Amino acid sequence: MSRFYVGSEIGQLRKVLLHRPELSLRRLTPSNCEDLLFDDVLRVEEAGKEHDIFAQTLRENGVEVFLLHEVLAETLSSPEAKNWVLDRQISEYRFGPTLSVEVRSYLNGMNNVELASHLIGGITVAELNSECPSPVLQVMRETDFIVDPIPNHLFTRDTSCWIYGGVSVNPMAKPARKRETVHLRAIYKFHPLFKDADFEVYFGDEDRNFELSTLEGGDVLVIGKGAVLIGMSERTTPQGVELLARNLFKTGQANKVIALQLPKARSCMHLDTVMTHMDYDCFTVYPDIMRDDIPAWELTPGKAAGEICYTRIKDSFIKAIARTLEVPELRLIHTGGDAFEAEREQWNDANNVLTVRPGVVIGYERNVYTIKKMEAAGITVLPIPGEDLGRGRGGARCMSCPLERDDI
Ligand SMILES: NC(=O)NCCC[C@H](N)C(=O)O
Repeated sequence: MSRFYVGSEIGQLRKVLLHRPELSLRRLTPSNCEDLLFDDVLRVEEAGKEHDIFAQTLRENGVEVFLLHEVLAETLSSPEAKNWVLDRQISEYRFGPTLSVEVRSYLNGMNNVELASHLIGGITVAELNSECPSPVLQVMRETDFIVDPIPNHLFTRDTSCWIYGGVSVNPMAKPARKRETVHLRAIYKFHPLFKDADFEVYFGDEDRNFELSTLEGGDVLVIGKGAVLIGMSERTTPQGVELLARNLFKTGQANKVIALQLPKARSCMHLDTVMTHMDYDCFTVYPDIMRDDIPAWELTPGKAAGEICYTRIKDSFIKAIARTLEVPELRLIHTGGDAFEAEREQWNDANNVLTVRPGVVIGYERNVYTIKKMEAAGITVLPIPGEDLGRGRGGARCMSCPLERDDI
């Protein structure tokens, strides 16, 4: 049986889930890209080639790569899984009773590969090509989306995140990303790889409105030694952190959460856009945001079942991480160049590198100033192109969901 376990941020990476750019990205236009959380439209062929280089770099470094579109299509080959997904994605409350029947029957007519493509890539009025009398349809144009594309599936890091022996299937903060979670819930419930595997599901696997309890995997760093570092950012709320922590402690999978207060801004939408772990004692940070004095708390299990103890960190979160990792102090590699270069490179995900084993990271080659500093500190950087991939504001860490990684 397959093993799913993520013991750290930097131990040897063994299995990872990626998503190759596809139909949903072809449907990004200047008029819809902002709502879909992209800053620009991109050349999808080029982005695909860049992504292939990313996947190949991982394979060359001993990592087994799973692709979301394939895994979702395989999941949908179970009639039970297909119904489960369609019940949630094609509800009467989204489409109205008449159109929901029509859309569901259209999707039911597809094979599993096409179905996965359209669940992710969306459906236009022209594609549905229906005479259905639904009032919803009457007021739409041929190019309007009946089912919206969900291009941010590219960032597999955020929708679900593995933490030691379990996974959180995350209630996403932004409407444009909420439907992604249904796909991940289905995959972990029904796909043969996961169905009989032994792991915990900590949070998010419920049909409910999570209201203010949102959490995204880009904010979660499994720093090792039973600890988890979580950013309370534009996307992750204290409520989400508490609910996750309660189950991490209840299941005995983690014994400490360090929670950091981050600004609520797109440039640092997740913790991993301003800080990632590269070696035992070494992190890359964007110093403008990751200042020593940002408010931070330690959450630990209380004595009573379900109780959480909160301690405000008095010195600094940097020192708290060093204590947790049992190293004398952290080496911090700042985003490179002068203030202008650093801000430009942070925006282009210079800090968002993916560590494949201690001291070896994958990052966008364009971030030359930061790479130079990392290399001077003894980090090996495996460069990948990101001229098009980077336009959704995510780097190698954002575009990968580790399924298996060694402890440190
Ligand atoms: N962990 C990350 O920072 N993920 C990048 C997500 C980018 C995506 N366009 C978003 O806005 O959600």
